[in-house]
Amino acid sequence: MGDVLELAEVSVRRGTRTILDDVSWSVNEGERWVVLGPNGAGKTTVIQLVAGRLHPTSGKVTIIGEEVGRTDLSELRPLVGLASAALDQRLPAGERAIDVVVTASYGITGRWREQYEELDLDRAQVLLDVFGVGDLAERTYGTLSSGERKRVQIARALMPDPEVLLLDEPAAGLDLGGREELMAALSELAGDGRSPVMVLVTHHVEEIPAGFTHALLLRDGRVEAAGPIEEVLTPQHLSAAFGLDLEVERHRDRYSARAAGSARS
Ligand SMILES: Nc1ncnc2c1ncn2[C@@H]1O[C@H](COP(=O)(O)OP(=O)(O)OP(=O)(O)O)[C@@H](O)[C@H]1O
Repeated sequence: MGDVLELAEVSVRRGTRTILDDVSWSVNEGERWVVLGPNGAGKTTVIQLVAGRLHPTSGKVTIIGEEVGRTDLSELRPLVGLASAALDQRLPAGERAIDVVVTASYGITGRWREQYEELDLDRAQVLLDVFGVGDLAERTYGTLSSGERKRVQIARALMPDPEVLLLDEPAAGLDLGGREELMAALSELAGDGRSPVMVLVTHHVEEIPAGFTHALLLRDGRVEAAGPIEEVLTPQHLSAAFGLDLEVERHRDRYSARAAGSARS
């Protein structure tokens, strides 16, 4: 199975700051990755690179076999679905949820005068249904709760049938019920062999859906650990990445972490 995404010795610098420092990482077909690390570790920067939204200062980024800088990114971008806070801000508040999803087929964020095929509208509705927001299809995006918006965004990211699905902090700001419903939907997606390669960014091990197979742990723009999830999400690696002594528990396919000794009285 070939690499779907690859960073080879990638660095990103802004002024005198090195945001990513010599990062090498590869993602293969069928894998579901979580990118984990503290604030400012470089997670969003990694996602922007593999979404084709950012060029590295040095090193090589390859997306579905095409090297960034040597290929037309506008052709590559529809193959990579992205849901992020930055996208949320670009989506028009007055647009219906169904239009937020269907416009992704055209790579745009606002519906204008295009005519959509019935097939596209049906697919958008099915995707909204899959994420439990089908009954909100006619509601305007601006009137949705943050949890509902997240789900509409994921439906949108899946609309063009991408080869890669990138989710930057999909559970941020959700209440416990909203988070768990989203985890269930993402677990189902992760377990479906027809789903695209998935990469999900989070700060919290509790926000990793069951079925995720690999983890990339970042600290200060460098790779702390990368590989099969059970080898990466150890107390040693997580303590080193987050800079405090952590205990980690795994229950079935879900994780939790807390400061070592904090549960004792
Ligand atoms: N254009 C820029 N100029 C200077 N510094 C930047 C720029 N963009 C990002 N950074 C810095 O790079 C670091 C990594 O940012 P990034 O957003 O990738 O981290 P992150 O791990 O996603 O953080 P968070 O968890 O807080 O969202 C941060 O310290 C950020 O302030």
